[in-house]
Formats: sequence, C-alpha cells, structure tokens
Amino acid sequence: MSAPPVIRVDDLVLSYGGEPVCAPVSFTLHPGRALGLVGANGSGKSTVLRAVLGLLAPVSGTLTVLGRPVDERERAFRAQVSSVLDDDAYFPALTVGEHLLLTARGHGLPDAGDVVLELLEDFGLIDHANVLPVALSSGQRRRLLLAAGFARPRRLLVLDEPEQRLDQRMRARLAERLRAETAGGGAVLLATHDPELLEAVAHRAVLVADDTSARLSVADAARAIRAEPAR
Ligand SMILES: Nc1ncnc2c1ncn2[C@@H]1O[C@H](COP(=O)(O)OP(=O)(O)OP(=O)(O)O)[C@@H](O)[C@H]1O
Repeated sequence: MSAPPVIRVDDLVLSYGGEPVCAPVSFTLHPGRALGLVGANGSGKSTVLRAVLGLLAPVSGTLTVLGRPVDERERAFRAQVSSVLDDDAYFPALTVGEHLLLTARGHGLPDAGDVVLELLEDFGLIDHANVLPVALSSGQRRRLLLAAGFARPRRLLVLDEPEQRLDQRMRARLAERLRAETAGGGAVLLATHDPELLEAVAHRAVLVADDTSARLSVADAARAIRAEPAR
C-alpha cells in the first residue's frame, strides 16, 4: 500500500473576495515526490500555495495537508511544513549566520551549527555569514531565504518560484538539493516558470489557468512554459 498523500486537493476554488482566481484545482502529492505548478503570470500559482500554507481559506473544495485540514497555527503543521514564498521575510538586524542559526534552533534541529555551516557553503554565503541582509545583493538575499527553508525539519517543502534571481550555477545546485529532498522521502510543491528546474526536479505538474486546471506530465508542462507568450 502506498503512503498517504502529503497534500490532497479536490476541486479547490480560491478567491480574494470576488471572482475565483482560477479554475478549480485538484492534485495529490505523495512523500518522495515533487509537483510543479505552472501557468502564466497572474494565473493563480502563488494563490494555490498560500491556500496550502493556510494563508488563504478555500471558497469551496477540499484541502488536506498531512492528512488534516490546514491550520498553520498548529505546532504539528509548523513543525513539518517549510516554505519560501516570494517575499523578503528575514530579520533585518540579524546577520546571515545568525538568521539561519535562529531558524534551525527555533525548530529544534539537532546539530544546528553543522547544518548552518553546510547551508552557508552550499548556498554560497559563507563569506557573508557575518553580514546583515541589507548589505546583500538581491540574489544573495534570495539564497538566504532559500537556505532558511532548508534550515529546519520538514516533510513538505513549498517554494514559490525558487529560481528567481538565482544565477545558473545556483539554480543547478538548488535542483540537486531538491532531488535529494525527494530521494530522502520529502515532498516538494513548487510554482515555477523555469522549464529546466521543473524537468530536473518534478515528477508531475499542474497547469493553473482561468478556464481549466489540468494535470500534466513534466514534459508537457515544460512545453507549456516554453510556449508562454513573452510579456
Ligand atoms: N492579495 C491579493 N488581493 C487581491 N488579488 C490578488 C492578491 N494577490 C494576488 N491577487 C490576484 O490573484 C491573481 C493570481 O495571482 P497569483 O499571485 O496567485 O498569480 P501567479 O500565478 O503566482 O503569478 P506570477 O507567475 O506572476 O507569480 C492575480 O490576478 C492577482 O492580481
């Protein structure tokens, strides 16, 4: 028997108070798998991620994470779900190293110091460990936020366009890390506009759109991204 899904979404409808943001969305995500959300700008990918994280209540449909309706205030939810959204959520008065250490220790990670050192090296931040976020480039700040997403225990990792502002080398390293995440039994849900990252990491994809939200193979989803009209 296969393990129960980490996320189950059935006919999920989301809105910010007016019309639905996109067509109803359905998918399941199992442990050890990565699912990519693809779709044009403004199609609703981040909105779906927000719902999965409990930041937006569904209008209708069902949504369970780790077998329960989402309540981001529950300790069990916070202990198992790590996310990196498209925002600059860091402590301005903590250095890069302090930020990662606080995250790791706050979540009770064993060997926090060793984990932080490894993350600083892997995300190319070792020379900036004692620097405040304000003195980082925008790509370096993005690396810090991504590193923080890995600086804690998790069964589900939710990432909103993690490729943003990363150079090619760092994108490849991120892809490697995400492959290791699923190989180790973790689940990954990511919204992306990067067909190469999708192909490197995801097992399945969902196209989020106005008219219909379709479940796609990774090859078809990568093709859909490459066919998106330039804006
Ligand atoms: N807080 C909000 N209040 C009202 N409308 C919102 C809010 N956030 C997003 N929207 C609208 O919801 C729609 C979907 O936005 P969303 O950010 O989910 O798209 P996306 O697929 O992630 O886009 P992108 O690829 O540009 O990041 C857009 O029309 C957007 O204007």
